[in-house]
Amino acid sequence: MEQKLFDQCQAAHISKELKISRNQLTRILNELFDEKKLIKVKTNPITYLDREALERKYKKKLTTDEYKSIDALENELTNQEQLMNFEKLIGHNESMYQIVEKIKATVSYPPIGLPMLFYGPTGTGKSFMAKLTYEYCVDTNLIESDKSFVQVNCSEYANNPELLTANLFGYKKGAFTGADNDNMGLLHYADGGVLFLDEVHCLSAECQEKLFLYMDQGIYHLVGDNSKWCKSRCRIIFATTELPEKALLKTFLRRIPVILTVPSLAQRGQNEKLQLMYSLLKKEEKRIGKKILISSNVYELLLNHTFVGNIGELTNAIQASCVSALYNSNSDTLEIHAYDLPQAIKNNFDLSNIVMKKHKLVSLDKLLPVSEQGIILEFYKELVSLDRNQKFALRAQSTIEDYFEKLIFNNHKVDNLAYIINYLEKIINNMTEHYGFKMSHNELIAIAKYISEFSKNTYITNNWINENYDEVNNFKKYLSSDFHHEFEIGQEIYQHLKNNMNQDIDDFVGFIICICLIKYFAHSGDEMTVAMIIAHGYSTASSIAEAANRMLDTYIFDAIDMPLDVDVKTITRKINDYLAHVGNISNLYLLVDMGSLEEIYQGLDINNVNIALINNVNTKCALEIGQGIKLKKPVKEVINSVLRENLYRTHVQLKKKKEKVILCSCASGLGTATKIKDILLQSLPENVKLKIITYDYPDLVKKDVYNQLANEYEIVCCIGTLDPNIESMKYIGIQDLIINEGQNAVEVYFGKCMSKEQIALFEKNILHNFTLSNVMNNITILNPDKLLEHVARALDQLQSNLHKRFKNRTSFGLYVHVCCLVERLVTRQAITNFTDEHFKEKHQDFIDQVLISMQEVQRFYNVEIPEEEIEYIYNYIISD
Ligand SMILES: Nc1ncnc2c1ncn2[C@@H]1O[C@H](COP(=O)(O)OP(=O)(O)OP(=O)(O)O)[C@@H](O)[C@H]1O
Repeated sequence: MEQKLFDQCQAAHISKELKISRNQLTRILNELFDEKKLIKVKTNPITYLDREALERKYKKKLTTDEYKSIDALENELTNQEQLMNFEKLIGHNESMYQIVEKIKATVSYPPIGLPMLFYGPTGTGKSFMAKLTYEYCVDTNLIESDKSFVQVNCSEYANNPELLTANLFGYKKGAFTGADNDNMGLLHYADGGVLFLDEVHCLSAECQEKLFLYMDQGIYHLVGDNSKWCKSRCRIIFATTELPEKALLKTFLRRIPVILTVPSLAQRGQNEKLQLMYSLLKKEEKRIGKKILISSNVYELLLNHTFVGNIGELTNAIQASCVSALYNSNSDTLEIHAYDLPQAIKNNFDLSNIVMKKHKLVSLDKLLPVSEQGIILEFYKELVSLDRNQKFALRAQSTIEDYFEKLIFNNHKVDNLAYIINYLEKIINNMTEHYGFKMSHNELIAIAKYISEFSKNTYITNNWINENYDEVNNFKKYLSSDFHHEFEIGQEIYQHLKNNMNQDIDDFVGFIICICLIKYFAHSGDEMTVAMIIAHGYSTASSIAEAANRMLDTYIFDAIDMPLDVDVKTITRKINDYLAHVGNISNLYLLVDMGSLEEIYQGLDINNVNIALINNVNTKCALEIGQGIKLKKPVKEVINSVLRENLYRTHVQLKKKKEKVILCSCASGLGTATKIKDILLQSLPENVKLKIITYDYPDLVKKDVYNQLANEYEIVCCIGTLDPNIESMKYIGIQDLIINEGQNAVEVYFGKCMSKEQIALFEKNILHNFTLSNVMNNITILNPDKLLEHVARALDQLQSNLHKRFKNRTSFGLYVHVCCLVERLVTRQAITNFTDEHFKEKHQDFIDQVLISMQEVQRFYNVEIPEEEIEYIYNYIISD
């Protein structure tokens, strides 16, 4: 749609054309609108369009009478999905994901968000993100839709800082030469909305100081009138290309709790660059109104050029190329050739080489990544609609092969392919060992390629999966019942990938791996045998199943691990759930560790199945049964052989190997414990087989819970922010790691499970990773420097109120604890139980002193510290 046409549909133009007054025209337009003959587009001024003409032209019924913008209307007419606020930011679900999450948290901070600063090189999208932040606030009702987004580029005032101050705060008539009228200033206009100060490093020190008061209290004076306070409250966003610590006053920077570093274009990876190229070219196509064809050489040159000016420069390069191509174009299409590119890009390449190279012209739809979406959806549709009969496996495999072939022949560079192959290879090799199958290297590469291509399309495929939920779910049920071993392995690989690869993948990854595996497993028609090991304990059943499967060199046993105190009914229910999910079976072997066999048998929800129940399972017995199943012996024969074998045994004892674990537990909540776990994981040397598990502090202090854990695992030590004081448990406080006092404990506790070299490396990593600022950076979304500063002041005051000096280690522990506490309060996750019910009566004076010391923290972060939390602080201090 052309802008010019729209201008003709606005009141000024129509009244001129029809030669009637504006008032009269407005009345007529409103009447036509009320009669639903016209629709309104809320452009400035408003555009009126003929509903029927539009509906006829686009063969589509309009869903509403008013549209926010021409784009919104056009999106509806052309069936395009309308993107909301941050969805417009390319990379919002990839490289920019964390940033977007932090922005959302920061602007939602009550009552009016926190000031934040975007720091990053030129052209990386800082201004764009500021605008999207405003849109997000409007869309989520954080601000009203009639409030403004006010943008100021401070560099424009670099030579006249006084003028910036005057424009920002407003001025009284006569305040300086040229102030001919009163001016309310931009802070006034931004009231209730968003103020965006770009290139804030150009703000004079004086102006920064003036802003302090406004940021703290929302009040300011107009220039030239110090007698009256003006009020305004807005969300403030700053942006700068300069290192904030160098470019801004320290006192100013301290008032900005959230600083977000925006990555350069080069740091975002090829996928996102492609998405940007595609979206920018699409925009030009729409603007020019001609279909764009792009030479493969241009595509390659753009993809390989390093844009120092980032997305801004890429945008300019694409626009300049389109202008140059338009100059040479005399048809309905616009062909962009290498010679249309800006000189700076051409200079970097040997153009003669490129001109000589064979090139083809491709339409934008052939460009990655969007063009892939169609193929991948077709592929998914084909898979789920295959007939589910005996030929299914063959057909599904050939569908997958076809698709893989397309991918292999597609020569687009994929930057993370090597990484994915490497990773996949590791997982698959591991599985091979466990389940006894070998996957060809080619197939592995194809799966890796599929996963890496896939990451560009998750948005579309996930949507499609949601829309076709029932169909996809039926497909999943079918795979899990008819190919349940392959399905389980596929799920295991999928979960590994999902948890460990920094990219979003969907359920089809698991399904496709399952189908690829079908050929590695024998299928004997309808004669399906299921063998399950069911045992009490966290991993008893799975360890026996794993050992037996490995020794038998194939997948025979499934496992159900049961908590120790579970009753027979629950076991039976679990087995029934599992069987319902597996589907048609002929033989069922249940190997259990204890419990009444009859009771389990009677509770089973199956018909016409040979069932064998074997009590007192152990690895040897599982092996014997597995051997029989592998040789397809009849059920009776298998059982007899076990019984026979067992006559010779007088004592069978299962050796249970406990897994070594580090326990992570924080008084400040499970979330913190998980974050500390992450830092620990980064610190552990590669080959150390130590699991890290997190546990809620209040649970852990319960004796039974600890005993149960100790029964299951060999607990090397517990690392946390508050000692649970369990006699037989070794404990290292995180504060000791930070102040480097825990090293001795590391040597003593970890000596048994690490070599000397590994301990040395672990200690080195700890020294590096457990700095106060790294720990804080990892565990809080708030600006850690600012938070620490507030907390340090509060703790100083607390010490002087209590007439006490905390030891260094207590101070550090408290820093971490109180910072976590503030974050928990901000995110509404405060502790709600006292450990000592009488704490309040006994320690009212302490409670008062803490509240007095924390006054500033409470005010600044707008939180209230509950007394239950004060008890935790008390516990810290008494152990000082
Ligand atoms: N992630 C993105 N997705 C889509 N378009 C983007 C993205 N990031 C930036 N852009 C576009 O790139 C151009 C440059 O972005 P913008 O002006 O916001 O960068 P900037 O960091 O503010 O630059 P400067 O520091 O030079 O002011 C804009 O046209 C913007 O719309």
